Amino acid sequence: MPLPILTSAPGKVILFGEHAAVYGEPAIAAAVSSLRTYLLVSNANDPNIIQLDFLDIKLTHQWECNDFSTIPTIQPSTKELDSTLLKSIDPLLSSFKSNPLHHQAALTFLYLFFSLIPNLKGLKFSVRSTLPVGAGLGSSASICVSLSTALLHLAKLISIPLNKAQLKLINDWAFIGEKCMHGNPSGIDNTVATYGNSILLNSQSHEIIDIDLPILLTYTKIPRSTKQLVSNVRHMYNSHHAIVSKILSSIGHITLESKDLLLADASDIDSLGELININQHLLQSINVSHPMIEKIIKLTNQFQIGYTKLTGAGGGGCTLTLLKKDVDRKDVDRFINILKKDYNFDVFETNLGGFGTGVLELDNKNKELDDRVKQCFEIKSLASREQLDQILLPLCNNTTLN
Ligand SMILES: Nc1ncnc2c1ncn2[C@@H]1O[C@H](COP(=O)(O)OP(=O)(O)OP(=O)(O)O)[C@@H](O)[C@H]1O
Ligand SMILES: C[C@@](O)(CCO)CC(=O)[O-]
Ligand SMILES: [Mg+2]
Repeated sequence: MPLPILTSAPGKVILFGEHAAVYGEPAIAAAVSSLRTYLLVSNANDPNIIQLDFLDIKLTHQWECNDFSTIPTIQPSTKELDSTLLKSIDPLLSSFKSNPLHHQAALTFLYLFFSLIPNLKGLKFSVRSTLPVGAGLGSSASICVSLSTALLHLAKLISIPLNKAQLKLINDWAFIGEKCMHGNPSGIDNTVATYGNSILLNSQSHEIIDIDLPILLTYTKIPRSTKQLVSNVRHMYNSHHAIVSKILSSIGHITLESKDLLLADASDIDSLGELININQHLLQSINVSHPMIEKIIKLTNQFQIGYTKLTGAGGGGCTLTLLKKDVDRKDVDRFINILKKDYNFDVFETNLGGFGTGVLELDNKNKELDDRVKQCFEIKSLASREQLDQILLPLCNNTTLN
């Protein structure tokens, strides 16, 4: 297998249906193709180690392959997590117990590694992302899809160009990765990271829908954990089942109504905006909003520029703002300026949709490109987001990365 290989997958926004999706309700998500995770798999310096350079979370670690002798040979399955494998991985995670980000990432990596290429050695897995980590933009799913694509390619279970069956295999294994990440995912994040575009997920089947909406993304930089937020809703669901299941079902109805609107007349921004407001209020009622999310909503209404809701698991992280059709650009700029200057939030203006996952074999034919790509994963001189966008993003389209 020629190395290095580069894989990549986009982040996402959930337009409607977060949290309800975990209970089988429909949800709509769109890829944010310009915000991506990149994974470079190359030869490690030592043929008997497996090395991680997950530079965005400052996780650099290597395992001696001799330490893998206690890992059982399992029948890999994408149906559910294998508890025997999970238990046998635990001793390899002892150095990450005090850091949940590291523990989640290393557990997910090892689970997918031992499921797909348990006997390969001497590999280095380097990750860089232009997605804010843990922000609600699907960073965990994008790394799961990038890993699943690379490991399936190394296992020779997929080949480029990727066909429908192979994308499904990638998505199925990425869903297993998301289960390692936060226990009880719906699958919407990994599905949109795999296929790109915008998707409606409805009880485990998905359809691609075309969405082109003027959206602002605001990142509050307030850290939160999807695993914890999903677990909190589960607790509320168990304690107040009748009420919470009605709330989640109402969110599902909003998703379906928004789909009809998007297909009928996506220019009816105000009707979509009303659904965004109702969805946000229902999310507040299951306690996944945050005072800073409410602040952004207040400012949205004060400047009358559009409609804002949290996106992803909430609890901080990100909001999305659907801009009104005839909005005055000066009002939008004033809104953005206050968010950046007074609250130190990041604001992204980006298109929705775009490309999902793919593989690029750096075949050493183009040494200049190969060297520029490898520089993006150097520990010493950490490449900036702009450099990643300049060098790696152009490689992530259907003609190059596929
Ligand atoms: N660039 C990255 N490098 C290494 N690990 C990452 C990276 N991005 C995400 N992760 C892993 O994913 C975890 C964050 O996942 P989490 O689901 O909480 O946030 P998110 O996916 O950004 O939000 P949401 O699921 O609401 O969209 C981190 O703890 C880390 O383990
Ligand atoms: C909160 C949630 O609905 C979306 C997280 O981006 C969890 C999930 O669907 O897996
Ligand atoms: Mg996640």
